[in-house]
Amino acid sequence: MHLEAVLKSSVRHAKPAGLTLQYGTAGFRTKAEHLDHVMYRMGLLAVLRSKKTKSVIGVMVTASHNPEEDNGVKLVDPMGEMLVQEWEVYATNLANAEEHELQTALTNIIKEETINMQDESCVVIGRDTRPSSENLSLAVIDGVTAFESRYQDYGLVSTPQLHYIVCCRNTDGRYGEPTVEGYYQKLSKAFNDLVKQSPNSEADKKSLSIDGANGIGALKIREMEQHLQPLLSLLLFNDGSKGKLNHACGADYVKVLQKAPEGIDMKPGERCCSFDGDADRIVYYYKDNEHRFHLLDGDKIATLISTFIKELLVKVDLTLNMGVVQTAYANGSSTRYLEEIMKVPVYCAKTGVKHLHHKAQEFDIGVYFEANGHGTVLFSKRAEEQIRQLVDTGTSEESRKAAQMLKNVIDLINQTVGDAISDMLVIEAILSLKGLSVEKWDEIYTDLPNRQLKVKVADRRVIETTNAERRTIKPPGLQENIDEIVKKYHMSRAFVRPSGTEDVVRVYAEADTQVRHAKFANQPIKTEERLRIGV
Ligand SMILES: CC(=O)N[C@H]1[C@@H](OP(=O)(O)O)O[C@H](CO)[C@@H](O)[C@@H]1O
Ligand SMILES: [Mg+2]
Repeated sequence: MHLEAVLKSSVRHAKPAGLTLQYGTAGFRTKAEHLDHVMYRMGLLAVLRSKKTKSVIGVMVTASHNPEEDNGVKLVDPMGEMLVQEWEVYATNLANAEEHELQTALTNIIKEETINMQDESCVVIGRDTRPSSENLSLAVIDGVTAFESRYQDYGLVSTPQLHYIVCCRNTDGRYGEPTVEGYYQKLSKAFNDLVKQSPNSEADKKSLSIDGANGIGALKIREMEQHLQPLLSLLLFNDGSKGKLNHACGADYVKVLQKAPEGIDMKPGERCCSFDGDADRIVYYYKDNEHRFHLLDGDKIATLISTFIKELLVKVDLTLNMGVVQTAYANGSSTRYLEEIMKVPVYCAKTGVKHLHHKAQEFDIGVYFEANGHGTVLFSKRAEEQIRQLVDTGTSEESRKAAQMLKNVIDLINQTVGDAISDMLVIEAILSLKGLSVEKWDEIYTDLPNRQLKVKVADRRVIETTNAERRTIKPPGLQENIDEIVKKYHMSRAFVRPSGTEDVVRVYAEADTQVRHAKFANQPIKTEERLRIGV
């Protein structure tokens, strides 16, 4: 075992005594200056995970949509999924072990998981554009090399690109070439093949405006742009040349505040979209002729994609089961539309991509999106095989064509994780194939007015939830209060839950009209304030 070397270099990444952090929904996330020791130790953990799974493991340094001063780290499992939940506890223990406890913390994992330290290992590392990310990724590499493991530093990549690379590396290239260039090649080929089948490819020449959140997504769009011409023309704003990462821009800002980001030039009726800071989320929007802002969030995206896939499935005559997975934050109108009009089964999972991903794996075709724009489509092996076969053996020209489109969608979508670039291309292709303007897409259903707020409380852990976080079971009386308020408004819904990534409680409310809703949205907060006084 190489523990002496590990402990020796740990001195260079010493843990501030007493600091505790938790591996949450999106890995570790806090102010960048507190993360050096966490990075080093996640390098160590990634090596152990790699030995255990006999696969390449990914480490991504990013804090996504959070402020530039923050940073974070998450591990990527062999098929490009999030780190398996059982290992999150190891990550937390390892990050919180004081220097003198590090050896025991490591030995415990090695023993518990019966890891053979002689086994090979390999870790791939990526980082976003935050000023702190480069040094923090070097700390990860220090951890990896302390265990004498192989590694490859992919440098500046979007989170989904790193997930893609991990999956490619562990499937002998069957998922694609394990490089950023391979990613561009795979996606642009699928996109171009798909859009070429569009009867409308010449019709809508309007370009798409992208808010790159001054982050990695902007950089990657610049690199990819040439692969997409002439079929898609892009106008990039907030490209990082002057603005600050995620400041008054990006998908989270647009979704939460329901307004356009700063720094983008919007013309009435033109499609615009925003990425988040690590390019794994996307939301669309436009302004109408009266200059009113309209948001098309993850729910509208899930509806567009699942409707498109369902129509193709009818044409190929395949009986594959399809389900849509949402969270409690999904707008009630989207759920109703999918269930009642589209007749697609809808499931509600707990907040956090891993929960949605997991549920979506139960279907032949599982579409999952968080309302904030993180999502993708998963195709089971069976579904993929049947679709690929029908490209040649379909009984009619129409069914072969539909199978070809489905096959292109499979190649275009990043099945490992939500991906702003890949989702954007899927959406652009569907709009083009259907000859749908952004206004027409928006008209599919009308969102119930809604509001999301966060409240700081002394200890958010006093709130416990059930039923995919839609109801609280603790503290006593809270749910009854919420029910009492909700009952007074038509088509209303509200819930509170402790955030998994920030030290706040989130409050969500929706109701049928803006007026009623405005009155209504503040009431759960009052309830929450009472709770704060009580704790
Ligand atoms: C309401 C909301 O948008 N919550 C976000 C946020 O989780 P919280 O547990 O709500 O803090 O960050 C997660 C990680 O990025 C993301 O998956 C999730 O959707
Ligand atoms: Mg993100």
